[in-house]
Amino acid sequence: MNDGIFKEEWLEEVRVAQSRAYTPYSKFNVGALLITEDDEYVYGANIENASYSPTICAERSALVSAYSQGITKFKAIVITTDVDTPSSPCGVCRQVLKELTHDEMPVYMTNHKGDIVKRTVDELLPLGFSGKDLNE
Ligand SMILES: O=c1ccn([C@H]2C[C@H](O)[C@@H](CO)O2)c(=O)[nH]1
Ligand SMILES: [Zn+2]
Repeated sequence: MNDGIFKEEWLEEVRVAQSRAYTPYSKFNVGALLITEDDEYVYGANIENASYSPTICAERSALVSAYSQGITKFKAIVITTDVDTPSSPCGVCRQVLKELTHDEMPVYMTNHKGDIVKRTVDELLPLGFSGKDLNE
């Protein structure tokens, strides 16, 4: 990926995030790496629960972790799984990405072969609902 933004080392770091997944039920390990405006890394992994619905996705884990540390400005997010086709964030995570990042932020979806699919937050959630709609 040569878009002037993506850094190859992010592929290694997102695997560090993925290694922290807690997935006794699905065994589907997802890693998310948030890159802050200062080029710091915030790691997220999916954390499951025996009651299933409390499960939190990797993307939201990373965002909630960042905000909890007072970090709210991001350059990009990188996501990885173990399947061949780079998987994209679920609908809930897209909504949370819209709320907590910005529409033009790149989302890099990767796999273990090094394939990368890039979309912006807005491309993943076109015509998305946001706080702006509440004030109309
Ligand atoms: O965008 C997504 C979609 C799914 N998962 C997790 C939730 C669950 O633990 C497992 C299977 O859905 O993958 C994520 O982390 N991110
Ligand atoms: Zn999700």
